[in-house]
Amino acid sequence: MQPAVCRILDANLDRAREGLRIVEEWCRFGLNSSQFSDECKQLRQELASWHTLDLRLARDTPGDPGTELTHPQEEQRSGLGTLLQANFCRVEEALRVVEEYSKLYNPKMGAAFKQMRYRVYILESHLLGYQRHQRLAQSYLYLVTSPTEGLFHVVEAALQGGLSLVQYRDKDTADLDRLETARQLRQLCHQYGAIFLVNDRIDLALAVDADGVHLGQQDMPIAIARQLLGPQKIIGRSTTNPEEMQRAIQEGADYIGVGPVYETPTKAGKAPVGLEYIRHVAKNVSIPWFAIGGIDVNNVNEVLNAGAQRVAVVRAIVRAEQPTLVTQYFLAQLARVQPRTTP
Ligand SMILES: Cc1ncc(COP(=O)(O)OP(=O)(O)O)c(N)n1
Ligand SMILES: Cc1ncsc1CCOP(=O)(O)O
Ligand SMILES: [Mg+2]
Repeated sequence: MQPAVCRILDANLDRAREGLRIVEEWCRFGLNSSQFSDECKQLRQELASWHTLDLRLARDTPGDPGTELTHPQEEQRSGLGTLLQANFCRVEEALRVVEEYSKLYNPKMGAAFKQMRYRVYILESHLLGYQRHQRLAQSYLYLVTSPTEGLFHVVEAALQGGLSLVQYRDKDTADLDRLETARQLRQLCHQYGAIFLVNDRIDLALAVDADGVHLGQQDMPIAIARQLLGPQKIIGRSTTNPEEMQRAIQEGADYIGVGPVYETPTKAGKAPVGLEYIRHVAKNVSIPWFAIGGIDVNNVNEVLNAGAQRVAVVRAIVRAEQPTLVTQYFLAQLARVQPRTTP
């Protein structure tokens, strides 16, 4: 085999192993997941079994012009999601390189690396989906946006206050503008490690690779949304009564919206469901659910006293003079009613 091919295989086997190790550390220490970390470890071990002495001996680090080259994006990562994605990308690229070059002298190695590459794709998809659902389970305050001047400023201020869940809701703007706004909001939310969902529009959610969608009773059925989005994305459903609540859960919603609790100009003409329905949901629902509609800093405790542990708001944050402070206030009130986890 040509020495250059050995060097290519050696370098890319190392690259794939390093990337997997970075992912594995997060699975182990960040997610405490033995299932994900075992899969990383098995992949690393399989890589090692192909990294034979003849390949290692071909290494010529001083003669490698690539050791000095780094991209500015490698120097800084905007968040954990970006870091993980960059490393998955690195592993997948490296496996593809090994797959191609190894075909020159060992077809079995090419086939084995193709298998490994698919295993890494599956791991990536499951891991990112798992992280997303974990983040949802840890989110107690939900900002639903409305078109406003300085939208990005408001959303960023709320993210700085600790917000971890955002829905982009805009009924009237032209699609081209919505697409651009959704792209930028997704980027902003992910920079802060927050989940980004799109109201109503599965196509828009797919176009910007959002974390999922929120669908009302008149929107697309959950089964179709699930087919289009896959199992790893989040699908939320609005409910106004126990029947809708039960159906949404049966259909596989990841969370439900519960409201409007109070009358609200944001959804003018929609009858409020009141606190009775909140009490019913509190007794009967175990998936995440968010009370929504007319909730602000003055009445949030009434909603929490009725049994809500999570709330979604539009005006209370979008119209706030100090969105960071309002977000912090909501989160502090919500923290009071979270079940204590024993250390
Ligand atoms: C969290 C949450 N709950 C309920 C809704 C309302 O959705 P929908 O009934 O489809 O009404 P529109 O928002 O589309 O006007 C929501 N958006 N978010
Ligand atoms: C989208 C939506 N769905 C039920 S109530 C509501 C609007 C809530 O807006 P606000 O928090 O401004 O009352
Ligand atoms: Mg809707």
